[in-house]
Amino acid sequence: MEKTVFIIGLGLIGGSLAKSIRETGECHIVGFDTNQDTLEFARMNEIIHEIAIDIPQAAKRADLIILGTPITETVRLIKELDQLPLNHDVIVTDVSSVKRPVLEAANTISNKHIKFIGGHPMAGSHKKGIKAAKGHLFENAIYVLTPAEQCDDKHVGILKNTLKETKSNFVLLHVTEHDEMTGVVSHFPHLVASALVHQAKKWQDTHPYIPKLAAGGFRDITRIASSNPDLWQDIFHHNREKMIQLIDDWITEMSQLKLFLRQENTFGLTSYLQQAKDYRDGLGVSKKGAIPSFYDIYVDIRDQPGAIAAVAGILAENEISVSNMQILEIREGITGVLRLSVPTKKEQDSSYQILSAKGYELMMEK
Ligand SMILES: NC(=O)c1ccc[n+]([C@@H]2O[C@H](COP(=O)([O-])OP(=O)(O)OC[C@H]3O[C@@H](n4cnc5c(N)ncnc54)[C@H](O)[C@@H]3O)[C@@H](O)[C@H]2O)c1
Ligand SMILES: O=C(O)C(=O)C[C@]1(C(=O)O)C=C[C@@H](O)C=C1
Repeated sequence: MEKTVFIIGLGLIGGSLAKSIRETGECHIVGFDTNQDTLEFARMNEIIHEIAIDIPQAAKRADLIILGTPITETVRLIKELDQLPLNHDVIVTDVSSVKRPVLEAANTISNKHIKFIGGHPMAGSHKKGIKAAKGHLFENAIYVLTPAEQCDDKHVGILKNTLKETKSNFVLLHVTEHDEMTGVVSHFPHLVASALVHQAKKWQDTHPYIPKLAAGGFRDITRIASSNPDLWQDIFHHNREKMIQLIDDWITEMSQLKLFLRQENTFGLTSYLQQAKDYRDGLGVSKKGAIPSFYDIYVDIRDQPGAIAAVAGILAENEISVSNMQILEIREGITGVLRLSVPTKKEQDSSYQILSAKGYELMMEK
């Protein structure tokens, strides 16, 4: 029987979930967002079947409610849903990047019809809003689930089944464990990226040429500084104790590096860099977790008119859609590297084969 899924907050994540759930063909999707343009876009583009009249009316009909909202709003909405006179069981889940405040609210739910399972798909983008939503965004990504006290395995099974088209790898985690780990590999790196951008901006006062020298490395490490400031302020706020602890750790790390340089300890510094390289190289980049968000392929090209268009043309002829394209360290007359990001492993493999057959020199992380 067709299930009714009610999604509140149809931005990048809520919209992407709506797209992938719709692909199952087993659900009727009702949407609600405080932004009217988002709702119209979702309906016009067949991302949802129906716009909710209001939250209470749609919640009463739903089998599953997904909160795709910022964390502070998610906590407020859990309390609002708790007050509704529901007459059948409904699974409620969220997508928040920090789980403690959400599960604290969920564990106080008194409405016996609500079964809350915290959710966090570990993939995303620096973009926001429904126009950036993609049905395949969570393919092969880790999708963390943190069930509240009122849930059992049966509810978790139903949720996983409804989200099966995401093609994610579901893992159950304890809330504290989740917030500590995402603090380290997701939230803190966003703080560092913003700090690096601030540092460059300050140096630009005395060195106006700085933006022109900001090549592949700086752009790679600071991409996430282009994320939505309101959303990330909310994430940092809800995981602030961990952030403060990680800033202290970072100061210690930087002091160690400063010491290596001051003491001209080349052995110490090389060994530090080697250990970082070994760990980074071993992160299993073919698995889509936080790293990378897409499947990358690096193509050597000459800096000459039409070089990029030629590569893009070959892939387009073979119906391979390129999600992103970036030129790394290209300079006049010198071989440059074009980084192409494709959405799936299959497209990464095909791109590699097709371009090698055309004589391109390529590199791809397996
Ligand atoms: N951006 C990422 O990479 C990422 C990845 C995983 C999880 N998350 C989490 O997903 C959630 C949403 O992030 P996003 O990137 O989709 O943001 P977004 O800005 O793209 O989307 C949020 C949507 O919620 C709507 N909204 C806000 N308050 C609302 C309310 N009270 N009622 C109804 N709609 C409301 C907004 O209008 C917007 O459409 C956050 O909790 C975030 O922590 C983000
Ligand atoms: O790829 C990005 O731009 C992201 O920031 C995605 C990212 C991350 O990897 O840190 C950001 C927040 C999430 O909660 C999950 C994923």
